[in-house]
Amino acid sequence: MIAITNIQKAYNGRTVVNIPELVINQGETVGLVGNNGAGKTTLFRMLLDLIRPTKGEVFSKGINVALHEDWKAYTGSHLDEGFLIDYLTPEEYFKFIGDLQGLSAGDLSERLAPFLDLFNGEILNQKKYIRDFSKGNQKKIGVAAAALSNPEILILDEPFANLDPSSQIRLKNLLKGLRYQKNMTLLISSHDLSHVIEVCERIVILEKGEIVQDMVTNENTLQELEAYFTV
Ligand SMILES: Nc1ncnc2c1ncn2[C@@H]1O[C@H](COP(=O)(O)OP(=O)(O)OP(=O)(O)O)[C@@H](O)[C@H]1O
Repeated sequence: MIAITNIQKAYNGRTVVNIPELVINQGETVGLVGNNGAGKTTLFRMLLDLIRPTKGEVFSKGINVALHEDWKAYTGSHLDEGFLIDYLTPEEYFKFIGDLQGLSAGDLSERLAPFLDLFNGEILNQKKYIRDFSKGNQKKIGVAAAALSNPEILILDEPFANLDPSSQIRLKNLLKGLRYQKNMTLLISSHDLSHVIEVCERIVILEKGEIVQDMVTNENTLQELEAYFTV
């Protein structure tokens, strides 16, 4: 589904991402973990052609993401609040995204229904612009918008950050639903080791821009990760 070959990103001569090869297969759920500055967001930005690699290429279903646009139709993403249109209300924003995808009002309500628990009565009908929502609620709006089109691949940067514990659990269950019911390919970064291993069947550890471990999740993974990150 996604293949990275010899990708490198450098800023001012300092290499911040250096990945010789990474292949993510269709339907796989991959958790990207790593300390602050490890290069997770930079990698996601390159996957989404928001920044260009200094060297190397990213392919989505064999399409070079820097040369074509087709992959955008089946790729959903939310990296940060910059993805939102903050002078719209959430309803206006969801309608805008729905219109782009050719969704009717009925389709839109149906697609939003699984998110209502996560929204916790604080997102819809608030008569408030997105910019006036809390960081956590902005995150919920962004994640829902990214998933609205039922994309084949969903890329989320730290989806659990800024969410209260109940919301984290609801989001975790929602992402598991996308994995099992829709067979969505999921790529999420997280500092929350226990949530990420519950959602993802594969964990990739990034350290100083390099993949240092790529493991299949099992009952020992949390312990292994905790041991890895204990310094
Ligand atoms: N535009 C930029 N100019 C210079 N350096 C940058 C730029 N963007 C990212 N970097 C650097 O690249 C490195 C990787 O940053 P990145 O944001 O990808 O890490 P991360 O793993 O997402 O970190 P975090 O967990 O803190 O969000 C950091 O050292 C960062 O300072």
